[in-house]
Amino acid sequence: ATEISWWHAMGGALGEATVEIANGFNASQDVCQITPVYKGTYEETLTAGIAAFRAGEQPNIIQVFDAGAATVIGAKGAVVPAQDILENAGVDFNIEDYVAGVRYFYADSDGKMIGMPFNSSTPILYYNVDALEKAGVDAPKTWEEFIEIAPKLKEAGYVPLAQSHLPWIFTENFKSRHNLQFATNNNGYDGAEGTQLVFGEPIKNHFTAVKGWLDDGLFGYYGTGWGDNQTPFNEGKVAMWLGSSGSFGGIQKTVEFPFSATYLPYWDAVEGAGTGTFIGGAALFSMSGKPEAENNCTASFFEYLASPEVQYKWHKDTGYVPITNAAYELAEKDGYYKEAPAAEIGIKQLTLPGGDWTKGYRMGFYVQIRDVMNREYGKIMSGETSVEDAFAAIEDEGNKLLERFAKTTAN
Ligand SMILES: O=P(O)(O)OC[C@H](O)CO
Repeated sequence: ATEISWWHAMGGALGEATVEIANGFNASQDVCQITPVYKGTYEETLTAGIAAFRAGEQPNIIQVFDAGAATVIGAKGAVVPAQDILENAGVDFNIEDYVAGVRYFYADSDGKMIGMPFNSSTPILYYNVDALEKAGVDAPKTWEEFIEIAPKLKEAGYVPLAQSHLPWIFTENFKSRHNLQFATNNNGYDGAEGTQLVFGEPIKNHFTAVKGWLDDGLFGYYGTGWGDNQTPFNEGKVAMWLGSSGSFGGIQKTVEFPFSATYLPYWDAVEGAGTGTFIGGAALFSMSGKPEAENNCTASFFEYLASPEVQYKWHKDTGYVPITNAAYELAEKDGYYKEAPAAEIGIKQLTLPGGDWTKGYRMGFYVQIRDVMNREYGKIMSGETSVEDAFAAIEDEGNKLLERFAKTTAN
């Protein structure tokens, strides 16, 4: 059989579900054999992929997260568009088969699909049902409601809230949930040249509020690593946790209390707020420089993983949203959301009414911009810097990174 390799960043319960997909594909035919290789976090996998590409040792397929997508799409000659891979192999492809939020996130400016959507998520609010009952409160829809209930959760013995990743949830998705511009040039989609970050009062006010909650014991901040802030929720210390819909499966396997989920809160005071969130998670990119037989196997694998049955199982195992309309319909028909209504929150949030600024963002070197944010947000939390100075530093360093990226892609 023709052998292909797949570098991914799915650890723990997600890793097991990933290996199951690869095994399922290998068992479904005898022309191709795929080998999944776990390369660490999203950041580590991307770094390993870039280094391998430079050394001419790239895998056939690499999983790249939302934050790294622009860098990979903009790196000349590094990837072959998923749409070309599929069409060259004679696989039927219709972008309309993919759910609306997923369709264009990994596409180029002409609407061609470059990355194959795989694990699509969005940040949602998980809550410990026992904790909320003990405090006699409901999960908040808005941050104004959170301010009302948080002291009661604290009194009941819990840290009311934690979140998984400040750049992802309180920056990127803060922007989409409030339909606020995140970058010039149409959030970066109109080209790297001249793209600059846009921050305004609402996000600064939000960070001022969050720091106040932290100081009052109403918010927990346990670090910048992807899992750092989930552990205290899983352990029952934190009552509510903002995290990936793709964490659903892992939470289900781990926690000993009943849990549920609802939408990411927004500030009612911000005009036009309550819009849908960005698609998160990652896509699969087919790396260039591979023989046709291998590219055809990559196409077969993409076709396999997008099939309704495989998507539905993956959605059930993990909590990542179904990427095709057919898979979503299959989950509905099967009665899955009657059995587990919280499992539908992610996809429902993605399909909430949108606005000018809810499509996504496209910024090169954005992984490094997240590092700057994490550093500065950490300093806000520890009291080392003010909200105003932190955002000034993020704008200054972030915009320099964007300018550098624009130079690398200019002809
Ligand atoms: O944890 P995931 O896979 O849902 O990804 C979250 C973010 O979108 C990654 O940047």
